[in-house]
Amino acid sequence: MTTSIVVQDVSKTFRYQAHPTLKKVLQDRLRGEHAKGSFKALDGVSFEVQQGESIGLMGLNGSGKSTLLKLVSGVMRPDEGQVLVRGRISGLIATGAGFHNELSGRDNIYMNAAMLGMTKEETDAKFDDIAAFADVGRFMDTPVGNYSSGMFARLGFSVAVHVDCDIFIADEVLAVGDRPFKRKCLKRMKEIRESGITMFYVSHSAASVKKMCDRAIVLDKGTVGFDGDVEEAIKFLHYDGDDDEPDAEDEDERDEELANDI
Ligand SMILES: Nc1ncnc2c1ncn2[C@@H]1O[C@H](COP(=O)(O)OP(=O)(O)OP(=O)(O)O)[C@@H](O)[C@H]1O
Repeated sequence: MTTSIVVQDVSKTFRYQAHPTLKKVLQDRLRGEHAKGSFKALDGVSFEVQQGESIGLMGLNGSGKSTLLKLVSGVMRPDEGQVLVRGRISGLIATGAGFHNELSGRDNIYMNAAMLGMTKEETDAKFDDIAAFADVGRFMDTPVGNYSSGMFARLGFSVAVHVDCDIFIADEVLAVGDRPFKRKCLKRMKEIRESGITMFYVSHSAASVKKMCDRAIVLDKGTVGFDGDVEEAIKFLHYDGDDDEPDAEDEDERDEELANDI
């Protein structure tokens, strides 16, 4: 079996400036002080992924999932440790990342595709499929600055799923987009998974991770809290009392319905 991703003792620290109240800001300014601190978003994270595995990346808000995906995709570098990746990466890290508001949907497709390593000829050949999947209709030649957040997501996801890649990363796919689009995304991701591409799927939805993934990594305050069987990972997460949230349960039921549709 070929190893696809190696994450070795990786840590990432961010600096932040904390000014809790306007009064405190003014006091600090008068004293010539700036409240600065640092925050370890990832702390000694290690795991390996084999080619073709489909990993659900789970964890509470702020546990470090997006940061980890940024390191894996090369958008960011770790402060400590190393990330080794084999092959071409595609995916959607953040909705609308790398989009230029003043350019049309069409121009952004070409630019986004180029950023993901596609040549102009490849994009020409796939343009109609990309446009059909995004389904933004007559807005294709409108500047994307005038798009709704859902339309933004459709365009970005559509380019990402049409890139020939070895690793596919999907963050927040189900967070935006209407129900038919979510269904289409899940269906396409299932095809990607079945074609032997390594997949990293970030989701708060237990149902869709169960459907999509054969292994789950749960991040817990920047460390690997659990790595293994999806059902066990979901149980691990419920220790934190997620199932007390009626809204989360409703959402999970809706996602379960969606996941069962595909
Ligand atoms: N560029 C940055 N500068 C400062 N802090 C950051 C930066 N990026 C992330 N963080 C902090 O790192 C922590 C982890 O953030 P991250 O976005 O990785 O979490 P997450 O698990 O993806 O959360 P969510 O489920 O809410 O999307 C958070 O506390 C966040 O505020």
